[in-house]
Amino acid sequence: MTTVSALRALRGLLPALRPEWRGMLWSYLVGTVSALALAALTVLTAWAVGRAVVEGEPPGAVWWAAVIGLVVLRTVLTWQEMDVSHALAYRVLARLRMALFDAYARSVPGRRREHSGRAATVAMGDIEKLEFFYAHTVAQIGASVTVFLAALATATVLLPQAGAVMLVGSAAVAASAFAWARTARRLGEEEQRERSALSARMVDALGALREVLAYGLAPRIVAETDAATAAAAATTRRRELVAQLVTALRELIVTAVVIGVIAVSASAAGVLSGSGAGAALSPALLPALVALAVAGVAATTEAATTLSQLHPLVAGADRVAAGINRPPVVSEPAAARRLPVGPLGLRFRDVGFAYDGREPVLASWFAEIAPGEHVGLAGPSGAGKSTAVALAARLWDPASGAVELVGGDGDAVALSELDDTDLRGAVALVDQDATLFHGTVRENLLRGTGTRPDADLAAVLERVGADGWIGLDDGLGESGVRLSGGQRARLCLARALVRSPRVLLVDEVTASLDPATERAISDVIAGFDGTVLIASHRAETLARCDRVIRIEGPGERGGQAPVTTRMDTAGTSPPSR
Ligand SMILES: Nc1ncnc2c1ncn2[C@@H]1O[C@H](COP(=O)(O)OP(=O)(O)OP(=O)(O)O)[C@@H](O)[C@H]1O
Repeated sequence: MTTVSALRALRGLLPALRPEWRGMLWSYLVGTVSALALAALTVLTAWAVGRAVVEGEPPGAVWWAAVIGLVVLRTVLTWQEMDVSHALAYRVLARLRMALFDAYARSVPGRRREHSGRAATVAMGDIEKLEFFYAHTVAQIGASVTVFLAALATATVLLPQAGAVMLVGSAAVAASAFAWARTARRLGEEEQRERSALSARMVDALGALREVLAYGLAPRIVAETDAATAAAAATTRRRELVAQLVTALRELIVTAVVIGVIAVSASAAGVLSGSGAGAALSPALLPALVALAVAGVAATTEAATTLSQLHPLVAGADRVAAGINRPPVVSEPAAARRLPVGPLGLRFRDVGFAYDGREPVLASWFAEIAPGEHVGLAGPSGAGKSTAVALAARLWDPASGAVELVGGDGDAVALSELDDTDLRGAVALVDQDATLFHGTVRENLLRGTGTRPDADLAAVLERVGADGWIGLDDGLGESGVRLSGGQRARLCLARALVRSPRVLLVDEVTASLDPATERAISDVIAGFDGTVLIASHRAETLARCDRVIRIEGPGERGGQAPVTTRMDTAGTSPPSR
């Protein structure tokens, strides 16, 4: 992979970081001025030495003032540089994390619960490496390039031939850095493979120690391990040797540049030709010119080495860019409509839906839940109950038809026409998995609701029967792992109720609960003063509803595209809540 393609991959993330352009520019400016100050100090010192030796003149007050000024500037900027780049790193990290989270939240994998903890860990690791790149490395490369150009321009003004020597030297240094990078990568990978194989062999042998001893394999394993160690050490030596050769080559090039600058200066002054004509450069300036050339070549070395080491970042940048650019499955309306006031009903109007590339789950499906009605959703496994609930929570949009919220006066608004905040304020979902967040009970209850007095939160805990075993300040551990399924379900229900929704969607939350907990949870749902749609297999849960809508299972559809007509919604149970 070339450096160009590496840069292209890294450039792909810039749109997500556009709001940070001022910080990046500032970080570049601070780094560049600091690097230029250092180069200027070196050149000024060399100039003063040249002048003192050749012309016998010590540096004057202006020189001292300039040097002291540069030292102070450099000190301040070094301290600033740390501050600026750390603050930028923090913001870059946050931006990339948020962009990735946002993309996942709006795209298919998040809604399918497809992203595993492992994928999330890889993505977060990638983002941390990229954070360093954007916050530190970009500015460093920019500063090196600027120092090189400034040194080249100054050297060319002083003596064009010296500028040419510096240009050739820099090109040679950059070429050697790129050539070495490929070899280094290959040897590094080889070394890594050999060391991993060695570790795996040791772990295997230790894991099977009884067999190793019983079969008398110990001497063989020691011999094999010795051979593998020697092979890994030989690769390490080869890599170190190449590194030393490259360093030696770089020093040789720098020496050649120094000699070249002296030679062209002497030639310009006519020393080499013996003509003594055209003293183009005062000998007092020679040390300054040499210092300039060395500073320029050093800056090239730094930039080329960093650029040639970008490859490990590229795969990460590609992964993060692919994550950030996932297409959303729901989009915000251009002009959002307002929600009807008062109690809300729910209508699935001729809804068609299929998970991508699969058989339709719902086709022209109609169901209506009146404001304040409690309706159960029944049907065999795979019929589409969870899908219907997910559509009502707008985790997906239907492919055809619409899911609507209907006001008491019949005024209907499709979920896709609503502002997301309005929708989330009106409709709450208690999901099958009953997932809680890391943090305290209070933090979980307040997710997405702003602030509420503790007394209100405590009242909701009491309502779901959780007040006896948990308090608002208690921590839940990661995803509420310290709780039983029933306890998690109660807290998830409490979290939904705290939002005071007008429509409560419940997906199979009682599925794996004991009868007593199921009853307790069903009691709370039955007492909810609003519209309820609850998907469940449990007869007792469904019996508490005003009405039950049944969705046919795939086996009941006779291989046809599943169509549920208005008639299907008529199957009811007597209200018993
Ligand atoms: N994220 C998804 N991606 C692809 N197919 C899915 C997805 N979720 C569900 N399905 C498929 O859609 C169909 C309906 O699934 P759904 O979960 O809605 O049924 P259900 O009635 O709730 O089933 P259960 O009672 O077992 O929870 C099934 O065939 C299922 O395999």
